[in-house]
Amino acid sequence: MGKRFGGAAGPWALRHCDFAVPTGRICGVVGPNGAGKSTLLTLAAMLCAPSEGELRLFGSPLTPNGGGRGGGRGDGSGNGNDLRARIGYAAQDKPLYRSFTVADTLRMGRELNPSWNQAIAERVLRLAELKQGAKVGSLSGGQRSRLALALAVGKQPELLLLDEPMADLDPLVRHDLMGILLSDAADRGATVLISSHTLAELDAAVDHLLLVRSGRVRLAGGVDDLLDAHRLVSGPADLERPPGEAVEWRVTGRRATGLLHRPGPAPAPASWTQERPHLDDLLLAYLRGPAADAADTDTPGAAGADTADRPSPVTSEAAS
Ligand SMILES: Nc1ncnc2c1ncn2[C@@H]1O[C@H](COP(=O)(O)OP(=O)(O)OP(=O)(O)O)[C@@H](O)[C@H]1O
Repeated sequence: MGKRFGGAAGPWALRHCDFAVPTGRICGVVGPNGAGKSTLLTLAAMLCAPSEGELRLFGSPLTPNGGGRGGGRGDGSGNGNDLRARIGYAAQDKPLYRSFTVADTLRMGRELNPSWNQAIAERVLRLAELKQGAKVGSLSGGQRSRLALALAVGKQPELLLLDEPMADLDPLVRHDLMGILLSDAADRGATVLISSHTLAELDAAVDHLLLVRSGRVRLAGGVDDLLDAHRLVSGPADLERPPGEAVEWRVTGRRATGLLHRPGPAPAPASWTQERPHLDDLLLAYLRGPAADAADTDTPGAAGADTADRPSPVTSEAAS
């Protein structure tokens, strides 16, 4: 799948994206500013259509006008509105009606969504101690975020798309809110895609990962599979590098350290150490390592001259 803005001559925001997120996963969407995370979530929310390739939601390919093919539900079918009814989306800029009160906004959620759960929406809001009569335009940024989240979660969607939902919340509220979101998703078997720049926040929450960089999906898969497929390696800089694909390799003085994808058996001599990385080790190495080919090039591998050390995209198939 790919997405370009500005017509056929416009730049690609996302390209050669090939991934699947299994039902019921909590999927972290990570990447630097401008990488394409919001574009990916907007596509999944059916607010725009791919410029090339195909996006499937609940197994249903979306038609160019943004709807699904066929009829029915849960079996690769459904029209666009049926599919939208199953998706909750909290956009990064939290669009809400400024002249509505908090109560008006919740009423809108209730009246537009047959599956509305008032109790969970109020649980999200109670964290903010929001007055029901307060106008949206008078709320702080963090309070608006919680109201937008209450709308998205109150809908009780099968697929919840959250674009940096916690960015302007204080740490205590982030923690409590994440607990509510995750336990609700687990209870209902819902799938969640959540983008964040706060790696520590994701570490405790996600069991699936999409790492986007320069408009390409660089890592996709289950967290455990991805961690199992990598090793943090450290040893004397003058020894030959152990086998494996170097995601990142750094020499500081006499020591070399790095992250290897698909490492060989424990490296000899014993002066090398290797260990399973933590999630933040993995993410930081992919964010710092050699850049992926930019989305705005025609073929994977076409950008830049030095491709020898560039890691290929790592997917769950590659990692398992
Ligand atoms: N509506 C649009 N029109 C033109 N270009 C766009 C549009 N939306 C996004 N882009 C471009 O697509 C690329 C990806 O943007 P996107 O917002 O998806 O990144 P992001 O990873 O969400 O960034 P951030 O972490 O800063 O929110 C950027 O180069 C951006 O300028």
